[in-house]
Amino acid sequence: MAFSTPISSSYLPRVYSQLSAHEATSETKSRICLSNASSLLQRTLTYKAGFPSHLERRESFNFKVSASVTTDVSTPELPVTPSVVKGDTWSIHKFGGTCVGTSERIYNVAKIVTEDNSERKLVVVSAMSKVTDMMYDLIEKAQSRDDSYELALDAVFEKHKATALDLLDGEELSSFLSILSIDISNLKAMLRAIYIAGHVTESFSDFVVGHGELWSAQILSSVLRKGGVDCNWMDTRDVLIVTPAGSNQVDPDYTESEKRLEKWLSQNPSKAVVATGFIASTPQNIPTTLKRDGSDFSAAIMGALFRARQVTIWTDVDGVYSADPRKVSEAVILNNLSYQEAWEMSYFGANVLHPRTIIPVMRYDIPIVIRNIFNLSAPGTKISRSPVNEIEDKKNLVTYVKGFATIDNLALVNVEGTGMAGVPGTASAIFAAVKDVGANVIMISQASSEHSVCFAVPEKEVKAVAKALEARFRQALSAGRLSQVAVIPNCSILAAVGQKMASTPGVSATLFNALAKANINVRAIAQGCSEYNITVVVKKEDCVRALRAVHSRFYLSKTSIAVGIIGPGLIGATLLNQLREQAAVLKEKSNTDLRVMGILGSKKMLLSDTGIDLSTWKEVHKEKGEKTDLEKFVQHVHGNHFIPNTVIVDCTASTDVADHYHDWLREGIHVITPNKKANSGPLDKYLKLRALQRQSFTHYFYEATVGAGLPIMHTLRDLLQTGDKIVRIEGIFSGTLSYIFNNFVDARAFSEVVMEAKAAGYTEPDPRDDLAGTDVARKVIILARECGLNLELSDIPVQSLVPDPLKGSASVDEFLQQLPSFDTDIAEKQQAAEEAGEVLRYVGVVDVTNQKGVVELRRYKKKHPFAQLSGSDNIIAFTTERYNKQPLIVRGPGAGAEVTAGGVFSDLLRLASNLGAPSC
Ligand SMILES: NC(=O)C1=CN([C@@H]2O[C@H](COP(=O)(O)OP(=O)(O)OC[C@H]3O[C@@H](n4cnc5c(N)ncnc54)[C@H](OP(=O)(O)O)[C@@H]3O)[C@@H](O)[C@H]2O)C=CC1
Ligand SMILES: N[C@@H](CC=O)C(=O)O
Ligand code: NA
Repeated sequence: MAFSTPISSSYLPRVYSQLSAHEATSETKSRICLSNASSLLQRTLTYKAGFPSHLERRESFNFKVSASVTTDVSTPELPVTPSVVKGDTWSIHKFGGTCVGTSERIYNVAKIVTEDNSERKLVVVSAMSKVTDMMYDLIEKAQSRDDSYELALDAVFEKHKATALDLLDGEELSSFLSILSIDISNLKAMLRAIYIAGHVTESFSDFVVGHGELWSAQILSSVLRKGGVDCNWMDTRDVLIVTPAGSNQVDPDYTESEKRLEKWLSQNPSKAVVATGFIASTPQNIPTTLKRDGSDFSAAIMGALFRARQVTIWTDVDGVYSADPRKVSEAVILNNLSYQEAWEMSYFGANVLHPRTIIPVMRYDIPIVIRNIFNLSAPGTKISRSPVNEIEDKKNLVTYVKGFATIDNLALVNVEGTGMAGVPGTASAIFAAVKDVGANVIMISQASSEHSVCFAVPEKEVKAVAKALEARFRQALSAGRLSQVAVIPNCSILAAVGQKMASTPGVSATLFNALAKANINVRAIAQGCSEYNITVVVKKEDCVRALRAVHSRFYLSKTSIAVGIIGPGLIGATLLNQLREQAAVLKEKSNTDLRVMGILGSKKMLLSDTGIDLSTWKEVHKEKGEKTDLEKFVQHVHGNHFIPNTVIVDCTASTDVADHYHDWLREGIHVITPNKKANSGPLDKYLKLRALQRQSFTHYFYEATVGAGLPIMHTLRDLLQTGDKIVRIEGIFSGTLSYIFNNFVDARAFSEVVMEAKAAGYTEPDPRDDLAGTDVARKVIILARECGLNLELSDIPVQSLVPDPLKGSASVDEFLQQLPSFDTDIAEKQQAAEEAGEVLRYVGVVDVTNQKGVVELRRYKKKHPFAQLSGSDNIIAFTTERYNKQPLIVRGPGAGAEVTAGGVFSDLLRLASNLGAPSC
């Protein structure tokens, strides 16, 4: 296994120039595609034919020979087992600043160390929290000749004195206080010198800053001794030797460090050692530091030097999460990670370890465990060579992707032109120009057509990069060999990390599928041959949603949908009840999480960041609801939370609300509705809406618009999609009118039966829509358009049952009050039919063959199927090419709260299954 550290941009031109040197001499055309996953831990170049043998090992690169070339940067060899520690079993603990931030916490650390039963223990400590910053501040103040550095130094003294007074007594206390006083007076002298010079050297600064660790190590070791542990403290500057390795990095000199360690241990034998983290010395014995995350690195180096049993990094989180928990609330702690996985995750800002921390322990297969000092019951995350996969036996894709991470504030640069294809040296020239401006290349992608190379750099560096490329390729651009150097700003990277992705077909497909379903556009893709990481570039504003979508798809296998309900009237409220009753079952049985994030009525709305409690929503909406604001509502449901998919369920009968569907679908918001207005409104709007729906991955479902919960749309779509040809659809489409004519018998008053239908919840919010035939006409139009007929509502002749004098009634109440005066008109029609042995039925017809529709009151013989209905039954007969002798008939209750809400609910489940929920 080759050791790798992140490859900085300056390596790229060297890799590419070696390749182009080969290309210039090679007979085979060698460059097809290049790609590096954004972690910079690996770069892969794929060749069409031939392999440049001179690349097998050059300078610091270690190329693997296969169908591809992998470059890793080698680290120095580690020494063989040191004699002094041979046979001893050391365990290493590292405690960061927060772990030793107060007297109480230091005491707690001592307890943890004491309770570790290992034969020998080495404890690496950071400075008490905030002390390192205080020390840097002292230097800053002295350097800028700010006299307050003296007071600031007093504060440092007081902090450590107070801690020692809390924890120590007797000889241990006086000895520490005397050392502390000497250190402080030395520091005073040094800071005075810095003050006078108005300047500080790096070694002076490192010397001053390192005191925080010296004091915390001494205090902890005294506390351990006080508790009966045989313990010494180690100033790691006496042991750990490092050499600068450029760009704020150092390389440990293991051979020299080991020699010094042997000497130190022979002079200071003890069962436990408390060592200072972060600080070290140069080969010339000048104090230095291990730079960023130095204490973790110290612990890892010590782990390697001691061939430790285990290195435990104590921190304030339960372990490594499957994604940033601030962005994905369902992120879970990973019990196990391989070194490579931890490495990749850490690159993407996961709260793991700096990659260089892993290198020393990886060599000797020493596991690192990350644990939470504030939650000892959490087992933490174990990082080792071949982790036992906790979910392996589930045999699903979860096994192969461990976690997800993101990097923001990037820009993509796309260098494009037909003149690039087959021209050796182009990549080398591009990255040489990037290197010249010191920009860091985070990800690279080139399609094998070779017409463009695209790469990501930090946003702040992109201007300089574009300028450098334009200058470098000025001639090619003006000659047209390159068509453009384009910058795509505001991008983010999303990476999926997992060691087993390599050997598993379908991982990328699942990833991209989840992104497509969340309506996320992918701008660029990179995946190295090792496949530890698949990287995609997306727009910054889509990044968190993308992260949630892929996380829930892979890791949780849960389809989470944020639901916004508009119109909590009869149907809306019934749907909310059904959701409440079914939510737990759906979560458990089909891994589907339908979370209602907002409820909006015409006057008030209720919003929640985590999901509305559906057992109390009505009271809370009424009492605590805020003023309705549709835009804010939609933004809230779609934006500010942790669920990747959004659906708006429109349970109003409003045209204004329906007019928003197009915009919502365009924004990636799914729409479900029993409201007929959009599909029966102006034809051009309808066609635009359906065209958008067909083009996008966003869903628009409206089963309950015809026949309420009856599977009418579903049946029709199945017939059409399987290639059947619809000849005619006819039936009783109105639950209200069906109920009325089924019950308008035995000399009952027509108006009385209308009131019953309204009370039963069958009518439209305005029952005149039912009686006037408008509701049926809308259903006829919806079905006709579904069959491909381009009809407007006004194309349908409709026989209204609203008496002419009432057509201008001001309100529903006024209309209902006046209706009884017209009971005799309709009673006469009913009587005439009765006398002929017939019944009245209000029917709708879609005549596909002749491209027209009609809505009217007809008479049917009592034996006719339409005469056999009861309650609010709808009956719809599809005559098709396949069903031409006997029509396909769907019959059942076609109105009412429960069945309609049930139809809407089934659309929600259809959406969930389209978004990846398992079928039941
Ligand atoms: N009843 C049935 O059997 C069937 C009904 N449908 C359809 O279901 C839909 C709902 O019907 P139903 O529940 O009976 O009607 P309701 O009148 O009981 O409920 C309508 C709801 O919509 C709200 N609302 C109206 N306009 C707006 C607006 N502009 N913005 C926000 N909210 C608004 C109302 O709020 P507020 O109360 O504050 O005014 C009310 O909560 C209709 O489209 C109907 O055609 C479909 C099939 C069957
Ligand atoms: N008012 C409608 C309700 C369903 O669309 C009806 O009566 O059918
Ligand atoms: Na239906």
